[in-house]
Amino acid sequence: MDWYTGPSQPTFQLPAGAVDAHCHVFGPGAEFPYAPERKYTPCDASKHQLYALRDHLGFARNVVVQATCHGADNRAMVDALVNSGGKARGVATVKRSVTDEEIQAMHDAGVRGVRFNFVKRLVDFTPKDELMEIASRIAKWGWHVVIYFEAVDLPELWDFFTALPTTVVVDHMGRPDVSLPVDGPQFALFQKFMREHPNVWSKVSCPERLSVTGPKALNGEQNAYQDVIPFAKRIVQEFPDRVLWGTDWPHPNLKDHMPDDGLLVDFIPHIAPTAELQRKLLVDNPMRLYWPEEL
Ligand SMILES: O=C(O)c1cc(C(=O)O)oc(=O)c1
Repeated sequence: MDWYTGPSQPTFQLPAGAVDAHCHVFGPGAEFPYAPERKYTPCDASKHQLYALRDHLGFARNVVVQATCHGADNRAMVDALVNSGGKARGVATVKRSVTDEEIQAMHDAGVRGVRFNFVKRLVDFTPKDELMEIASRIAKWGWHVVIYFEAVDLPELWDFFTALPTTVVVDHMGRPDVSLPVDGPQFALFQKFMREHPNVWSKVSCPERLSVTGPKALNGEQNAYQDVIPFAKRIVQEFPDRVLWGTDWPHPNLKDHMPDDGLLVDFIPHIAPTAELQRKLLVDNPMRLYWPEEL
């Protein structure tokens, strides 16, 4: 599906300096070809379109996360960073063969992390010793590791995740099944993961992906994705200094509906109800992780 054109103006006013800490660029394919090993072919979504959305929604900065459709070819993401006027940082995907010179060049462009993806429909398996070697190497640049996985796979991945030597940022709350109770064992394990490991952060993003019963962020709906709220709110309230939020634009792989990104922004106060929580989620935390030299 193509992303939603003409997003509404959010009702919720973002705090000054807010960071969209999870978004992507796709190609354009003619300039930055998609990876041969990709599992999906997206519509093009350029840096210009991303930065226009940033301005429309009222964000000040972006964190551009390498999308799996570009594999370990980070050129489109790096191109977005270097053309952002310092307003974007990035997360790359690398292979074991990456050289120190390549890491340094990405660092100079604004990359501050690598992404390890365990969602089977998105990527082929990479051996854990290879990922651990990459994590140890990038730690020298002060980078962190972003992990994307499904909640059912957390038990099996636990030992690997808890051995990572860097800050670890979980994409989309580790994809809980929100039709299960928020107090049930599946989400309890995720909370235990964060509670016992102070280096673990979470993005409380992607209600449009996690929601089962909606309602959808479309047609002016101000109370979208009710079923996701208890999960995200719990993480924001228990770990206010280790949460991030992002639009996930242009929303790879959505099959049901494309959300109105303005209404997605209006979801934020439902999970971060106070001005202090909002400032931490949207400004303080992402600045500490991605622009610490400005603090
Ligand atoms: O759930 C997904 O399909 C998805 C895919 C990607 C990607 O392809 O990189 O990134 C995301 O954040 C989410």
